[in-house]
Amino acid sequence: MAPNLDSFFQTVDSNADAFIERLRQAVAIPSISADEARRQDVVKMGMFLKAQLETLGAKMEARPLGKQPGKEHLELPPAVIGRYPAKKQEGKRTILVYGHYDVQPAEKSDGWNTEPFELSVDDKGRMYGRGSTDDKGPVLGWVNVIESHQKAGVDFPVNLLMCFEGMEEYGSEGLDDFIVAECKPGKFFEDADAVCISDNYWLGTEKPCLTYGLRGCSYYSIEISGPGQDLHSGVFGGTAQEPMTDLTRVMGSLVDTNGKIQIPGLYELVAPLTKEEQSLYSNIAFTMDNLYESLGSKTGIFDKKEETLMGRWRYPSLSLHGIEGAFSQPGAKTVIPAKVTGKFSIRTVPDMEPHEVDSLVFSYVKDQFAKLSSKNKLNVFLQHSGKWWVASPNHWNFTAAAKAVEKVWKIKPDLTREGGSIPVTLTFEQATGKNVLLLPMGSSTDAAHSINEKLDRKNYIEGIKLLGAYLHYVAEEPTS
Ligand SMILES: C[C@H](N)C(=O)N[C@@H](Cc1c[nH]cn1)C(=O)O
Ligand SMILES: [Zn+2]
Ligand SMILES: [Zn+2]
Repeated sequence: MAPNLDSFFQTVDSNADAFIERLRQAVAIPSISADEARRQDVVKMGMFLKAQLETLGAKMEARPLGKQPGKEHLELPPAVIGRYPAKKQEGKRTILVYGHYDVQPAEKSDGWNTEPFELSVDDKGRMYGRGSTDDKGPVLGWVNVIESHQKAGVDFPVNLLMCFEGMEEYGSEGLDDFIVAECKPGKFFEDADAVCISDNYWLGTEKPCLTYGLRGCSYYSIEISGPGQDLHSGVFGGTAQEPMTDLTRVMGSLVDTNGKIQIPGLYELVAPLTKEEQSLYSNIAFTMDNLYESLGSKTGIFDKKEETLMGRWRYPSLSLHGIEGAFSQPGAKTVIPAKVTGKFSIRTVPDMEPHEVDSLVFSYVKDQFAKLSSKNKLNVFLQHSGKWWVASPNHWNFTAAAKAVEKVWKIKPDLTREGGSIPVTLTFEQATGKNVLLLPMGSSTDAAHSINEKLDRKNYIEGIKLLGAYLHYVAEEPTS
């Protein structure tokens, strides 16, 4: 029998302003995991989340994850874990939900139209702020689901286990071992029947998605150093070999304008495209205009949607992210940087094994540098890596989510893969042995990781209904 969701939905609508206020408070905490100086803010955000859930009666714990690898002076932010209702309801399914309370860096001077850590809502209901869609909106979605059930006087349909981390945007350091340990018999997550993660985006702006795959991410640094300190380019230009010159040449040799990775052997690690898989892409509701809208330009690599989707989901990509130590302020400083660190990452796909990717990357970078016959010094290393994940959507977890999408959005969802990475997804699947579903809240135009990140009010409020409805359908779905 279809669950009666009317009073839950009405309560979500009547509390919408309070839920936006909760998001405003969360966005105001600059919980940037990549920035050591913001570590206290990351912890503050974790404590904010814990307190909100405790107020609603959830049993919460902040579990320490130890020191940050390679930065032993820094404590990792805690895993904020919990259970709702506090006492297990026997005979009901248990769903483990995951999200992250850290965010990407953001500065107004990057080009934001508004202050990144002040939620700013425009007349079209677009709620701008760092973390609004990635991932504070979806994480607070679960909090709002609990509160709406209480206010509506509706029984909570499942046992909810929660795992929220503060290092996802920095490769989920420390979390894998924790998850594995907590999924063992007698531990916190032992009785999970399925897992749900809301931390990705629709492909367009109209049609919701259920997601069954992610690319992995291997993130590298190339450090090139020479002079003992930064130099005057008028005095020393033409007399010293310059690290920046070497670095840009090495970085420029990694990938071409059409995204083709230049590292020999890399594409040989990629699983071949089957006829069956190839036939899936044309049915996905996605147009080149969707891409251009999200890009804010028409500078796509491919002209066809199928190739574009494959380029995002099933082939690897290599992106150059930045150069530490280089002059990047406005103006015209005549400096020769003494040491520069170039950063790039490779999004990996089935069947690429991260350690094989690492060795191809290291030997290619060393070869390219050797070709320069430079007297400067090179160091190339991996910062962090997370593996790709592809699962089966033929499971009651996905069927329940599809029903919830139809109930809330009045349309059947597309089954999609995601170009981004959530490193612990595979860990959850392996450690629980259960099905993992990605249930996105935000849309393709949300600009996660970019300037002017936003979440539409409609996606937030209907997304809260979606997460709640999913739990009700999960409670009723027969085992598949
Ligand atoms: C998809 C998810 N919301 C996300 O943004 N994940 C990050 C995680 C990451 C950071 N470094 C490596 N992985 C991403 O895909 O960049
Ligand atoms: Zn995220
Ligand atoms: Zn992110």
